[in-house]
Amino acid sequence: MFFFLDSLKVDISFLTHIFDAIYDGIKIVDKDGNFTFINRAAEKNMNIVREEWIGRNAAELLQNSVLIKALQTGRPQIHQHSFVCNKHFIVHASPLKFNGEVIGAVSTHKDESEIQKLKNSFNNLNKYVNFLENELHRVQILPLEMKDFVISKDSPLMSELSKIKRVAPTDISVLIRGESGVGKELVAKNVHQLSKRMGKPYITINCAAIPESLLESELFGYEEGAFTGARRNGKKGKFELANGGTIFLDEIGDMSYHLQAKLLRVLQQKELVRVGGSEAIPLDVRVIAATNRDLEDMIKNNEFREDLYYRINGITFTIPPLRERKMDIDILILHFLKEFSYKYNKQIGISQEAHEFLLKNPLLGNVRELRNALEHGFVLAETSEIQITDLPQATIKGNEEVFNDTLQTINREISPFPFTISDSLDFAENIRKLEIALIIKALKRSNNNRSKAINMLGISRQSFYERLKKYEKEISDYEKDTDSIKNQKIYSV
Ligand SMILES: Nc1ncnc2c1ncn2[C@@H]1O[C@H](COP(=O)(O)OP(=O)(O)OP(=O)(O)O)[C@@H](O)[C@H]1O
Repeated sequence: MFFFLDSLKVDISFLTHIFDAIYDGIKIVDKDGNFTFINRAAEKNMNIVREEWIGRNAAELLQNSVLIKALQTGRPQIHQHSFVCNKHFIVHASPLKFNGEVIGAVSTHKDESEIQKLKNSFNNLNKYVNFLENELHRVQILPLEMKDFVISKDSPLMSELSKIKRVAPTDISVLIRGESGVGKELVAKNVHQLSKRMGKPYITINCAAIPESLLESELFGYEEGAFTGARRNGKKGKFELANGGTIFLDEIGDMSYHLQAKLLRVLQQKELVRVGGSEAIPLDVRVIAATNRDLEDMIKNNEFREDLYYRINGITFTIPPLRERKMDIDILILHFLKEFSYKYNKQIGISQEAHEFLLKNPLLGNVRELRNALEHGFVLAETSEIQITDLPQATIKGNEEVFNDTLQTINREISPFPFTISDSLDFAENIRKLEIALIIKALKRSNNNRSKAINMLGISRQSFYERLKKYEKEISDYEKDTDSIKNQKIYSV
């Protein structure tokens, strides 16, 4: 077989044995290009009978044979692509030289799908590394009080949330109820993080975002060939990925009745069978579900299974919408401004107008909308404060009346000393009025912080204090008149 090795007195059957044990395909041709050896892996992955190929010429059997190229050029052929028996391979071939003479060539090849698999797992690993790097960065830069904490000073919500500490360490199922964006997922994450499953997987799936036909395989996984387009070797579902940890089933009220039955079976039996499979996979997963639907009503209308309802509803957390806990808006604004100051590495506050508008706005998207609006404003702000006009159109749209009202009220409040060009063309008098109006406005915007006011005005400390002294009476009259304004909070971090 290894005709050219005979002279080297190598134990050929031993070598054959070794080459057959190698996972990559190996082929050897003699100097004329006739096959002298094909290992078992090559026979298997090319789907040929090797005895039928031995002695035949590679150029006849293979189109653009990489082995022949190595023979003809006398040079190694690396990372070549070849298509044999309907399969793609990556081939490396090298000429075999003895005493300076090419006496044959050897090639190794890999099924390209193997490489694709490696690439996929490498990509997945990379994604995981990126995720860990981001998390690490986040954890390093954020002060302790900002990490996934549910911020609230609303008493009913606080007493609801105080249950988390008691509920988390148990394995009881949790149902979180509330409108979109109120913080249901945040609560779920807190339950997981305070449980003994912390450090184990925490997997989320939004049952409303995935088409019904895909949800089952997303949840429970599938085996190879389960349906057209199924991946080779199948795929793990979210439940398998969550094994040992927690699964968060968001929008569970949107799951079809048919799938609810399957979910119930999995939860009760604590095992699952992948779609298209037969093997039962044992499960140890804590379930946290969330919905903004009226499940009791759905049960009455036969849209939600009562048995599943009781299975997922071990403990319920109900989170009220933001419009019913207005006092949380202030503390959330502070919290998010602080978060963004870390994220964007700048310090920005919020103007009274923008603050008032957010307080009056119904914020139907709840905390998510408030956060998005503030981030939008934070990024766009050109001054040291988010102005009402920096808020996103989506938040203003539908609330134009509140928007205009706020502007008018604030303008009235902010300008009890309005600067209007008087009929008189007295230059000095008009400049005096303008200076007073600007100083008042800066003091107000900076919440009476003089250093900030000086920065806003862009004048020297000395000229600020000179003017403060000069207009002392007008400014103190203004301050007396606007007690209510002085008491209003303007946040900055
Ligand atoms: N009390 C809170 N304190 C701090 N951040 C909060 C609070 N509530 C919500 N958030 C933030 O608001 C955003 C929306 O919250 P979350 O995704 O938890 O809402 P949800 O109720 O699960 O929404 P949906 O039903 O649409 O999935 C997130 O960025 C979250 O961190």
